[in-house]
Amino acid sequence: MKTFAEFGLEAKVLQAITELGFEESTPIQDKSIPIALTGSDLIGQAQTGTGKTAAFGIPLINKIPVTEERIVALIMTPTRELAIQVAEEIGKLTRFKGLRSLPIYGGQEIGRQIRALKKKPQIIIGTPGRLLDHINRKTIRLDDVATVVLDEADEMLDMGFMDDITSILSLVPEARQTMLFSATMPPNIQKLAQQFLKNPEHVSVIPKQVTAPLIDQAYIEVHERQKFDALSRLLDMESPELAIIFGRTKRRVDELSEALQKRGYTADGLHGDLSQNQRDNVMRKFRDGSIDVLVATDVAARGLDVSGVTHVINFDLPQDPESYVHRIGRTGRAGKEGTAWSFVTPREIDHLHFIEKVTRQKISKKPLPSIAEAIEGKQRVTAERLIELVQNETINEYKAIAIQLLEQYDSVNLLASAIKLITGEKKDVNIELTPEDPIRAKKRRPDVRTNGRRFSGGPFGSGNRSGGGPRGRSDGNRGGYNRSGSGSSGGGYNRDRDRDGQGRGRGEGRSEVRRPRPE
Ligand SMILES: Nc1ncnc2c1ncn2[C@@H]1O[C@H](COP(=O)(O)OP(=O)(O)OP(=O)(O)O)[C@@H](O)[C@H]1O
Ligand SMILES: [Mg+2]
Repeated sequence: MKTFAEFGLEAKVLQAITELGFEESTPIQDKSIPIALTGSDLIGQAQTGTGKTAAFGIPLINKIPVTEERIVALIMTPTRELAIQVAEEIGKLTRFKGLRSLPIYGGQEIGRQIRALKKKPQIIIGTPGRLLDHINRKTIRLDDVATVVLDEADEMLDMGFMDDITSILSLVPEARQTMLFSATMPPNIQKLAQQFLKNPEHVSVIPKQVTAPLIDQAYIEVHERQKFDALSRLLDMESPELAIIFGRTKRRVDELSEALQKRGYTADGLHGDLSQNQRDNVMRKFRDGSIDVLVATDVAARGLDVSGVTHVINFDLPQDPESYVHRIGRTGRAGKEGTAWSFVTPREIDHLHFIEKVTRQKISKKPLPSIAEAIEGKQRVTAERLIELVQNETINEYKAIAIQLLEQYDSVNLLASAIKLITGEKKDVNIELTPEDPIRAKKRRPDVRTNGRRFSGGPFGSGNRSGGGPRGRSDGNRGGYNRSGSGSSGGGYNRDRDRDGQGRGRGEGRSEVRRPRPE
């Protein structure tokens, strides 16, 4: 790995990188930054949590003159939370250089954004719908944009943002640098690349598996009706620092977060039907640790970087392998380890195998945690908390009563009772969740691989600079499995993403966006 000083960056950009605590560049940064600095178009693929944001952010910031007063860089993200997060990271990277960057996303009062735009930001980070809204109001002009980044490019395409992106990019001068980034690059990304990029360089640092290497992956076979008890046992047994639990639908997320709260966990839910205020609050609470379980739809699957997330649990399996890769990638980031669990109902086993096949990753089967394991887990946490207190806190004011109690009672009994008290009995509330239909792995067509060899290598096809691994026939097939849901009771499969467009026949996030069928 290189040090950042070797890229020949401006001193103020280097200073910001140092301030962020980055000592060496990650592999994707290593390969992308020099290419991006030349101004060439770029397609960058690297595992989740490996620093793609800085890989495009650093060169983008480096090339903008501080005296610039026009919007010269545009970064698009599929969700609002991601726009906010990327804007924060860009903000940190421009701290010393003093550029102005601004997130533009739906759900936030437009007047406030218009006022912020008057401060002449050079860098806009936005979701497509709200960007178009500003373009139509003429509060954003793209005539001077010289750099465009599509973060989570494949997701933007899958969400049906192609039309929006086409409209937006038609307003950006041709002589621009365009970069696409994602951990997954399904073959259909070519469509996007052909249309919007000029002789792009492909940078891929996906080794054998597309899933991030430090994530321990396991699944538990469980019936739909057992899922909630399995979840509480798992949470007790594992005692995550922070956990994200993915549910299939908005209803599921609502029911699940409420159920967890009733059982005494500090949990809250995130999905596209909440107001942006509510969404911001939930994210803030999760980031500052005032809740330790975030229950979410796929709206939280892409890009979110919250330090301390030790566990991801797929309460419901995701519909497609990409989603699996991104969901579990919310843990095991920036060199840290993480654990991903998936609940699989008996009828979904085939679908799990499909995910394994496409991700080229074996997911090991583990038994349902027993009640004893759950209790043991909770007691372990209590003991750890006690030890921490003994070692680090002032407890003098409790000592008198401790001495008094010890004179009267046996020390082991006394401590055991204290542990029981702190551990707390699980609130035995009866929980009934509305069942979801299983995800069906439909028969796959033999091979629908596109002929774009540059992207071959399966749905996660690497550009193959350093990619590799076996290329099974079915690996090339994204088209044959069920992606538009099985019409389950209550909404079916719900691609919960942000489609913020206004006045274009779209509800503000209410719509149950269904993934277009690839056929
Ligand atoms: N060179 C570096 N050294 C140390 N930490 C880094 C470095 N580059 C990035 N990071 C940190 O790693 C974390 C993950 O980075 P980032 O969110 O950019 O990953 P990503 O590749 O975009 O992941 P995803 O595919 O999930 O979007 C962030 O917290 C970021 O600050
Ligand atoms: Mg990212």
